[in-house]
Amino acid sequence: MRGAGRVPGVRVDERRALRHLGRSVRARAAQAEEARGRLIGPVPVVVLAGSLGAGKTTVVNHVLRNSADTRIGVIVNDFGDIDVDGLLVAGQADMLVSASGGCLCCATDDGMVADFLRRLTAPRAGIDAVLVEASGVADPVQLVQRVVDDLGRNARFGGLVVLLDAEHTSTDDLGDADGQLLRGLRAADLVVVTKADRVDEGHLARLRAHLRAALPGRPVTVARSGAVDPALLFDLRHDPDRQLTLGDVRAGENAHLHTPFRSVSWTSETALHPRRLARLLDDGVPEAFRVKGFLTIAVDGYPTRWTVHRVGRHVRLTPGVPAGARRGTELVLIGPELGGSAYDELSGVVLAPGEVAGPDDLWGLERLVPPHLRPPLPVAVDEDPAEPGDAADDEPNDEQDDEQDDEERAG
Ligand SMILES: Nc1nc2c(ncn2[C@@H]2O[C@H](COP(=O)(O)OP(=O)(O)OP(=O)(O)O)[C@@H](O)[C@H]2O)c(=O)[nH]1
Repeated sequence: MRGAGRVPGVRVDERRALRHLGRSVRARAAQAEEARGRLIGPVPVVVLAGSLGAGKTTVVNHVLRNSADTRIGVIVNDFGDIDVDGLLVAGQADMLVSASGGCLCCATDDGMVADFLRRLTAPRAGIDAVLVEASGVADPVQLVQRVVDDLGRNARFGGLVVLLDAEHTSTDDLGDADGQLLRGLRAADLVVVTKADRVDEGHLARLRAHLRAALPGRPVTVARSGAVDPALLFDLRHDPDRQLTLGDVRAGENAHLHTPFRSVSWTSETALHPRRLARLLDDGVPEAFRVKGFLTIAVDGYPTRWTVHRVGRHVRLTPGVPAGARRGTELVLIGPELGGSAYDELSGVVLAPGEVAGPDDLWGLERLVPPHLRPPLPVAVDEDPAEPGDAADDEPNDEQDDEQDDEERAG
């Protein structure tokens, strides 16, 4: 059946030439792949961990934007049911896989991590490095164990980077030699002290001195607005004395950082009332250390879609949402003692049937937007002029002023 694959109209000598061409293209591709393997070796997989809101997504986005010639694959693990972090890095990564609704470090051996790594590090994907962004409640030691166990033949462990939130970490926190915080930091190949712009030089110097004493010789870098040099992540030096061994990793199997954390995911198709929303973001649900997601408000002449981040007391509201965010509002709240009452608080923010919010209702919300991103307020149509003195209710108190100052400093 020699003639079965004949292409009509193509002469025998031409067919031979085509076959030869096909063989040589395949051979050259195999050679290139082999050379690439020799030159680059297995793809480094860097794990990025840190407490809730420490700035992991901010660092990942910075690295993605500043690694022009490096193709980076990202595994994002968001603890809530809504994949907020995945959306925030989507479009920047060369390849993104995300797992939400649980923590990768406690994933039973269902092959999910192995599958993610296999896809990202397959030679045909052409990925140079993989970043694994842990959820904010992950135990870094356990996550590293999971990654190391599941690397596969195309990948190698590229180091553990642990972020330390300068703003929400005191020297006392670092003083507890047996505490979870130091245990995570001890496992780190690189410690990044984040949010340096939010603390004074004295606090930063004290934190660094404590880190030096607790982790002698450990590389520590300071980042403002997530500005970590990508070369630090992909070219980490591994001192054999400090490299995490499987023994270190297994020592922590029973302790888990995030057991006491809970997350609440909430969605609403109905727009939110801006004044009640501002109150909720300011001090509602105080047990939610971390709040993030995408919001919809409805005031004529004002942007409707917003992205929100709250870490501790700091709220940052920015206009717009990433492509792919669903309509309406989706929020994730994370905190140690979150209970069902959070849903009641959240439901109270939704516009009631027939209720309309106007420009005056934006007052409290506007404060939460960094000044350079504030859209102009729509002009109020004053149908029913208020009595003199009514405006006093809207005056910000001193604490609100302080928070506004903080936001302005954060830029
Ligand atoms: N001022 C300042 N803000 C920062 C810095 N890094 C992060 N942020 C802000 O802190 C908030 C949380 O940052 P993320 O990068 O989402 O933190 P995360 O660690 O990924 O958060 P989780 O995934 O919830 O644990 C956002 O509002 C960031 O803009 C920083 O260096 N300086």
